[in-house]
Amino acid sequence: MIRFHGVSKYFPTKRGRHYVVRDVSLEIPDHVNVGVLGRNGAGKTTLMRLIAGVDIPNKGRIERHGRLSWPMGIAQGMQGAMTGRENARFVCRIQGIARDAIPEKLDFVRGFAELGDYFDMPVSTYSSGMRARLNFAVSMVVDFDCYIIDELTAVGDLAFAQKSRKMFKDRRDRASFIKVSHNLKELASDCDAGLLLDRGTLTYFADIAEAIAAYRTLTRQSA
Ligand SMILES: Nc1ncnc2c1ncn2[C@@H]1O[C@H](COP(=O)(O)OP(=O)(O)OP(=O)(O)O)[C@@H](O)[C@H]1O
Repeated sequence: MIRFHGVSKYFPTKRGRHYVVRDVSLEIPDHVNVGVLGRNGAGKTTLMRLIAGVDIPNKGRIERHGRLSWPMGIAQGMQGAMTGRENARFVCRIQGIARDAIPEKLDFVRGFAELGDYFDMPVSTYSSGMRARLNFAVSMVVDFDCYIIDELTAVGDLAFAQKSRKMFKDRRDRASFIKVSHNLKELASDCDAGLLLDRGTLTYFADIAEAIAAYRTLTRQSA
C-alpha cells in the first residue's frame, strides 16, 4: 500500500512555483496494477520518482509498505565508470541476494538486457536505450512487491517492451506495478486501476477504463 498524506511537489520557476502535485492525499492499494495518465509535462516522471522515494515532496509525506523498485525505464541510476556486470553485481549485493545465487542472476541480466559484449564494458559507453535495458533487467532480479515503470516503450524496441510486459504477466500473482505509458491500449489491457495527473491534482480511479475516459475528456478539452 502507498499512501499520500497532503503531498505537494513543485519546482521554482521565474513565474513562481510550478506544482506537479498540490496537497494530494490518496491511497494506492496493494496487488493492483496501476496505469498513470497525464498530458505531456504534467509531471508523471516526477510523480514516479516521488513514489519510488528517489525524490522527496516539498510538503507532506508518502507512506510505503512493501518493497518498491526504483523508477525503471528511464536511463538513470547506473554507475558510468563500472561495467554492466559490476553494476548488476553491486545491486545484487546491496539487495541481499545470496552470493552463490549471483552468477545466475548476472547471466539473466546479460541475456534479458540484450547487451552482448557490452555487459563487460563501462556503462558510460552505452546508448541511453542500453542503459535503460540494463536498469530494467537488474530490477527484475530483485523480488520487489511493486515495480515503478516509467514509459517502458522508451526503453528499447517493441520486442523488448513486449518481452518486459510478458515478464510482468508471469509475475502477476506476486508483484504489481505502477506504470506510465502514453499507449492507452496497453494501459487498458495491462492495468486494473488508474492515476490521472492534471495541473497539480492527482485522482485515483479503481477502474482503468474510467481513468482513460477521464483522460480522454481532458485531452479533448485542451485540443
Ligand atoms: N528539476 C526540475 N527543475 C525545474 N522544473 C522541472 C524539473 N524537473 C521537471 N520539471 C518540470 O516539471 C514538469 C513535469 O516534468 P515531468 O518530466 O515530471 O513531466 P512528464 O509528465 O513526465 O512529461 P512527459 O510526458 O513529457 O514525459 C515539467 O514542466 C518540467 O519542465
